[in-house]
Amino acid sequence: MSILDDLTWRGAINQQTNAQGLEELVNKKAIGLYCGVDPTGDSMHIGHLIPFMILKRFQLAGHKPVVLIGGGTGSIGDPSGRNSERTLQTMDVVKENARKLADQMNRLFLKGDVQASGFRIVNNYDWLSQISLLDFLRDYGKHFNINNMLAKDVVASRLEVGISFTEFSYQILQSIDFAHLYKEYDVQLQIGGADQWGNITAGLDFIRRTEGHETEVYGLTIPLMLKSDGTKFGKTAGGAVWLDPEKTTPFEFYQFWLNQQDGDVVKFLKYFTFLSHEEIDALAVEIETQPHLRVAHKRLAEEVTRFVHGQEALDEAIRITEALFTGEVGSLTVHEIEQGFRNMPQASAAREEANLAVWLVDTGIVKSRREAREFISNGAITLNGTKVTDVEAVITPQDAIGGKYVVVRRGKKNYTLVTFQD
Ligand SMILES: N[C@@H](Cc1ccc(O)cc1)C(=O)O
Repeated sequence: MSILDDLTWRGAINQQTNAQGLEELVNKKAIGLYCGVDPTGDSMHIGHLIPFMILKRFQLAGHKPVVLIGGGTGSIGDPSGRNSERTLQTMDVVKENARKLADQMNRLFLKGDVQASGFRIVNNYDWLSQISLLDFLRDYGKHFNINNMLAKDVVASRLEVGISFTEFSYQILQSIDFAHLYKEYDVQLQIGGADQWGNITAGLDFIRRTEGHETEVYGLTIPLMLKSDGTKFGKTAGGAVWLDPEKTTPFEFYQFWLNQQDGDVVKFLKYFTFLSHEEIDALAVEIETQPHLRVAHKRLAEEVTRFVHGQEALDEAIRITEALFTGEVGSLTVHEIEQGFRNMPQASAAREEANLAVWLVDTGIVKSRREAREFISNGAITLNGTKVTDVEAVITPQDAIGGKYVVVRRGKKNYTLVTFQD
């Protein structure tokens, strides 16, 4: 099956220029293709992952992906998909973000057996910053027709509210990139999210005008990701789901996928995993026949977490998930505790030995000593997974995990993470 048939099966194609031509091209040779991301933030989130997973699929199929970090375009700001003007970021912020995104991209693309397969990472600041104003107007501006530029959905929809010349010019910059990569690295295909159609087709027109009308270049966009319940994909109560483990821990990342609705899981398996059609079809049957086992959800969470964060982080996420389920948190490491409990109620305690009943009051977990003794004698208090029933029990910092953390559970589900202060 060709890579394009695979993408069709995954529901990953929105719009395409000359589908047949591209099909023939990819079957004939290994092509260069690219996708760009602007460093508007200091991390990618899972929405960004969608086009880059597709770039990765091309890489796995033997093609040569170029990842473009938009250090130049990011300093201007793409009006696509936005209904108001952006505030410019300082060049320092753009540069720092670009560095962080490049690190993340390297981790995603330089994996395992595909290391040597021609993956390249470029920053358009390198060439866009070299173009002088006069060159820009003479060598590039001359090829762009204002009527065509105004007709792009993105621009047309902004004319009422207004759009600056800066953002209006964005499509020229992205077109220069495509032409540059075509000439330098033989890049013949650009892919992007659905909102990139206007920028991508602007680039195709520009290349054909400057390199000849027969030039074989293509564009492909990916549908906007929608959830079956109509809510926005990729958002949680806590905000976006980031790829940076400092912003969204691998445990939270794993949980995000694990908690998807049954109706979305197959679609996400198709988009976000490299499992075969047979494996995904088999998982779809699992959802139909024994949904309570959540086999497909677990597999989805495992595959995506391993891809983004690696096997070790995945193992930790699974251990934390199991510990929270069984209540046996005593064997978790400090790092696992920090990930698993960072969004749970927190308390701190002085680094000294104390009577447990008093300590429970001081940490705010119970209201009074009488209540503390009642909970303890009823067996409703566990410390790091171990039930305590002695009302005279004493707690010391040595009881803490890593000398630091005590996970207190009151009743079935009320967790508090108590930290011994240094
Ligand atoms: N405009 C794209 C990013 C991009 C930048 C430069 C390019 O050449 C290609 C893509 C976006 O906002 O998603």
